[in-house]
Amino acid sequence: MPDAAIRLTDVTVRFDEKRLAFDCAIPAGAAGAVAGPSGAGKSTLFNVIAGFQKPTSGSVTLLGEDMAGRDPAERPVSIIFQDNNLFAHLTIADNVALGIHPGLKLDVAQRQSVFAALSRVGLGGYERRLPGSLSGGERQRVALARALVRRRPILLLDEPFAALDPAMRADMARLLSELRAETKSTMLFITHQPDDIRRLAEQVMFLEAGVILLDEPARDFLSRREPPAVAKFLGHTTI
Ligand SMILES: Nc1ncnc2c1ncn2[C@@H]1O[C@H](COP(=O)(O)OP(=O)(O)OP(=O)(O)O)[C@@H](O)[C@H]1O
Repeated sequence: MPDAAIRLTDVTVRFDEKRLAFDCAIPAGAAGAVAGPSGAGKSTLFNVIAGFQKPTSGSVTLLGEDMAGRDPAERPVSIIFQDNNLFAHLTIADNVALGIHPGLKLDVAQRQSVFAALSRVGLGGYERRLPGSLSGGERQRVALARALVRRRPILLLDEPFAALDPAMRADMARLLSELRAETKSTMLFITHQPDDIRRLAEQVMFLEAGVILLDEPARDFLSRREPPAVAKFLGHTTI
């Protein structure tokens, strides 16, 4: 059996009195949703995978390699944060180029890949604009273009749909689904909306109080009536 793209084994993270514990295996090429109430540990899970949060114990294996001691830049991961981390004073093209070189020293082929990535996310012609002149959905797509030029096999998206209206959410889900098929990447995204899971996820990890309560196929998850936190998430109860 091929190894999982993402494997967390006996991972714990301790914050003062709080203890989070993660065990999971995400198959290569999968699209997984990460859901759960506020404070459940979703962002911490991403930070552990990406290398921004060092586990207190346990191991993180990505594409079969142990990530102990590896900085975020050395991991096969791109992460798109909720606020998309664009630099207001840099053009859209330069914001994307940062994904290739932090000093913006790009050769011709790399410049072309920036233009191609912007075109792929529907932002051809936006290269010289500044982030402040774009809508929330457009800024998200710039962040996606920056992830594309990095060509990392694992893509983590922290609430990629949060700032989008319903039509834009559907468009973004379609784009992510196409990009996953094209790049064969493994994708995890955090969401608070069952509709995003219906559109994009094959697998769902549901977190509660610092642990992965459920890890199962999206179809099984979406038909659940319990436990209560999941029923609430799916809109089956009002508690
Ligand atoms: N650096 C930190 N120091 C102390 N506690 C932290 C730190 N980072 C996270 N926590 C705590 O760990 C728990 C999980 O936080 P996390 O941000 O991972 O949750 P989340 O599920 O992403 O929440 P939300 O949906 O609100 O973004 C929370 O109780 C949070 O207060």
